[in-house]
Amino acid sequence: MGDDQKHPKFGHLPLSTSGPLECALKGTTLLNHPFFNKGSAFTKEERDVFQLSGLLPQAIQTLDQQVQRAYQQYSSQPDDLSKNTFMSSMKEQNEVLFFRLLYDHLEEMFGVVYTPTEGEAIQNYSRIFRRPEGCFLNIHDVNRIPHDLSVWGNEDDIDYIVVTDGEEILGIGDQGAGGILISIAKLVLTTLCAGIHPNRVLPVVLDCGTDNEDLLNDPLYLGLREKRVRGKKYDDFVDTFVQNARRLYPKAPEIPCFNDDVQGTGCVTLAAIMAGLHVTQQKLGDLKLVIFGAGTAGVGIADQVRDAIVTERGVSKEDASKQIWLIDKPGLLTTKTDNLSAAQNPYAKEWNEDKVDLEAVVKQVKPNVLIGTSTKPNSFTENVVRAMAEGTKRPIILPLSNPTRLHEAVPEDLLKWTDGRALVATGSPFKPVKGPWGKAGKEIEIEVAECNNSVVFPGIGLGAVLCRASKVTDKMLVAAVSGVAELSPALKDDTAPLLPGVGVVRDVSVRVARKVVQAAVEEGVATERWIPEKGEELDDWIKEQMWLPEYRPLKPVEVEGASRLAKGEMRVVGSVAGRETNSKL
Ligand SMILES: NC(=O)C1=CN([C@@H]2O[C@H](COP(=O)(O)OP(=O)(O)OC[C@H]3O[C@@H](n4cnc5c(N)ncnc54)[C@H](O)[C@@H]3O)[C@@H](O)[C@H]2O)C=CC1
Ligand SMILES: CC(=O)C(=O)O
Ligand SMILES: [Mg+2]
Repeated sequence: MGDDQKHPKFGHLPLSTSGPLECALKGTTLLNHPFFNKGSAFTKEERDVFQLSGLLPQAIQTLDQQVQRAYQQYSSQPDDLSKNTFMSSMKEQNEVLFFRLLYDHLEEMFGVVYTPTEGEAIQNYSRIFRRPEGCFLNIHDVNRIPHDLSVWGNEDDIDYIVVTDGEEILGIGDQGAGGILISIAKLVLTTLCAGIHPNRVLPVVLDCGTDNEDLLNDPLYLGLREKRVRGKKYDDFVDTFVQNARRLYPKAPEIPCFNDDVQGTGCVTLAAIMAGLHVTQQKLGDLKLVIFGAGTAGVGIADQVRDAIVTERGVSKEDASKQIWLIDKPGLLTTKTDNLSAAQNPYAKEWNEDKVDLEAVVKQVKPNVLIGTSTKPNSFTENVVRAMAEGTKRPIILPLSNPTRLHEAVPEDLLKWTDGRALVATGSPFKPVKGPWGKAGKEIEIEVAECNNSVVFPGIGLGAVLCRASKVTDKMLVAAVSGVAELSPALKDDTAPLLPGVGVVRDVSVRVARKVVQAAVEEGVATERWIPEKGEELDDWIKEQMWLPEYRPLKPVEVEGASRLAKGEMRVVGSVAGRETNSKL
């Protein structure tokens, strides 16, 4: 591990993911370190050298055998939250086993370690808490930020940070310090889907208090027990965090970051829309898009789609905005709506009536795409959906609000109300839906794509990290969209999902990363000098640097002179590249 390692094919590889790991730990300390621990898989030699005899049962097992046992234990948990807790403690014990278990049962476990179950874990954070994980920063202790960040590594040590202030988590609102779990979950997916090294990432929560009364009144609540601090003190806190993150990584001239709820969601949703329009044989010029819930995600999607229309049609942003209608609590956003935000303003329509609701908008506009980012469950009613299906042959309907219980509609209803004509993708995972929607009423199973920023953010992160991007540009994000869209199963089969599924997440991440790296090179923001030019070679270069959950041989080193990683003092090693900052996750 480390800089400038020689590689037989590429000569230079900034990140190495194989070969022996130096380790200065021994005995119980080693068994208790999740990064080095192999449990029953320590070899005979390692047991001798690292003073493990007497601390382990005699059998020496393979990672596969360990996965088998761990899966049995996982399966015996009574419910999803217990499974989620089981996985968290597995991660604290043995990281390789945790990721390998997850990797081998990806489809089954995705919803347990991410939305919807992670939402439940976040809401119960202070009750299910066992051990702290991640970096907790205190708004009243700004002067300590340099210290509190530096315990995670020196310059060159961190590739990727996910940070939240805990105020807007999924659709469950203010979760205070419990927000750390969404930073952790997004990083788990980044490692799982894109192979970013689990010891080169840093989950952070900026604790600014909470306005969640349930938490304030909970005697077990673990965060700052006070109302959220806002205004200048908040801005200074965020600023100090960013400045110190930057100071820790002096190689990065600017902070390469993206907002996952705005840009990540915009990218994946645009990719789903492009795939849907391919099925309906339409172009972006034909798009009439209604977005229900004009907050962070809704406007993020609108902007991404508008920019794509501008590029495809060669029209102005103003003209492109005419194809997008935003609805929020006051109804359709019009030029008469009070208190429009600067982000909503470009989409406000001239409209005669006041308070136009979703159904009325659908009837008048006849959209071909309807998106839900409202957190209002069941708001895509039978009337709304039937009205939409009257105006278009294959309505593209994306209820994206998470977790599952907040979805604007469920796939089964959407298919039922449209006689199987709807093209559906959802924010959280759903089981396939069976019905008489094949040719001549034949019963078929429709698989529903998960339209979640998790499809795209791992690959964006990987691309930005590997090419050492100095920033994440709009063109890099557009490139990421095309990377996802070209892998859509719906391009080949109009009954297949709009987006690639979790079974192929690593392929998707490689494709997205390739596109992101190429765009970064074109834009002159890639600072890594050793990037192969050709697509295939570039893919190999990317894959070679993706971490896989496999045990590496341990090489003993003396404590004296050992690196901090070898001494088990930190969880992060390597060299700097991309970082994600995000206040809403
Ligand atoms: N699938 C995905 O990848 C993503 C899904 N989301 C989901 O989208 C939802 C919204 O997230 P954010 O945009 O971050 O939250 P937000 O709070 O910024 O936006 C929600 C918007 O919906 C509006 N709204 C609430 N009730 C409404 C109603 N009855 N009628 C019309 N509008 C209403 C709110 O006024 C607000 O503007 C969440 O459930 C979140 O989980 C967010 C990001 C990514
Ligand atoms: C997926 C995500 O970021 C959200 O639901 O907020
Ligand atoms: Mg989010």
